[in-house]
Amino acid sequence: MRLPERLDARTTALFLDIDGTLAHIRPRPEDVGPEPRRTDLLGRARRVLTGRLAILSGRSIAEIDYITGNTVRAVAGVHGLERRDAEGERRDQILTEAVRHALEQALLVLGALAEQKPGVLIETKGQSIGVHYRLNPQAEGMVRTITANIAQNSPLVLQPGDRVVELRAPGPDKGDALRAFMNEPPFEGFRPVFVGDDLTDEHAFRAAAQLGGFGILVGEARDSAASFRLPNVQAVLDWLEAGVTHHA
Ligand SMILES: O=P(O)(O)OC[C@H]1O[C@H](O[C@H]2O[C@H](CO)[C@@H](O)[C@H](O)[C@H]2O)[C@H](O)[C@@H](O)[C@@H]1O
Repeated sequence: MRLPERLDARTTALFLDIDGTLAHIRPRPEDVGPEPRRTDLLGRARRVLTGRLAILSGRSIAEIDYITGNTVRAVAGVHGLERRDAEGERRDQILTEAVRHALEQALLVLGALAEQKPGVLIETKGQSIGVHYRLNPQAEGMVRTITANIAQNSPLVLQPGDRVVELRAPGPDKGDALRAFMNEPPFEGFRPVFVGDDLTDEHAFRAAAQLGGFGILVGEARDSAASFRLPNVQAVLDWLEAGVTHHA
């Protein structure tokens, strides 16, 4: 099946991932910032879809707002652990004392690892800690062993990603976040379409399909719950331009 060239804006609720979907992958997380074309496209898509646009990202909501130039009100951050609904109300997962303590302890161990392994970067996101090894691929084995060990001995959950392993609080994933939005105005009753690239995006591909919509995988073909595929970020931006915002 070919990806529809144009989405029917009258029936669609659109959900978008950021890194690897709306933003090119960069060496470090902080290398990604606002870009005029993306900001403009998101603003136009939000208007065409009369507010039925949400971001589902592994980044924190603060980072999402920065990268998207504050164009989207409905956002889920940290893979679903943070959420702001279309009214602007925060609906974050509440951290238990045990999880908070485990995150603090994990940060000590992972900080020491980063000092020992140049190029290993620690990203703290409140409910999750990312251990990035893109700049030091040889450290992957050690990063995986240490994070798996922490997860085995704590309430934290492993979340592997693109050259990163995260230790996150247990709780909602991107699929749960998509379902939560779909139970609220202005998304309720519309057809969810989710565009994403990473392993964590599979939860949302499945949720979109279960709710009568579909997913679009960005990148190389792989075993995925998405029904369609776009090759890269450029193709996503072009598709948004031609297929979503053409009325704006
Ligand atoms: O769900 P997403 O919006 O796709 O976010 C997933 C993770 O993206 C970021 O890390 C990835 O992108 C970085 C910048 O291109 C890259 O340096 C890193 O190697 C990638 O893993 C972000 O830093 C994470 O917090 C997100 O979970």
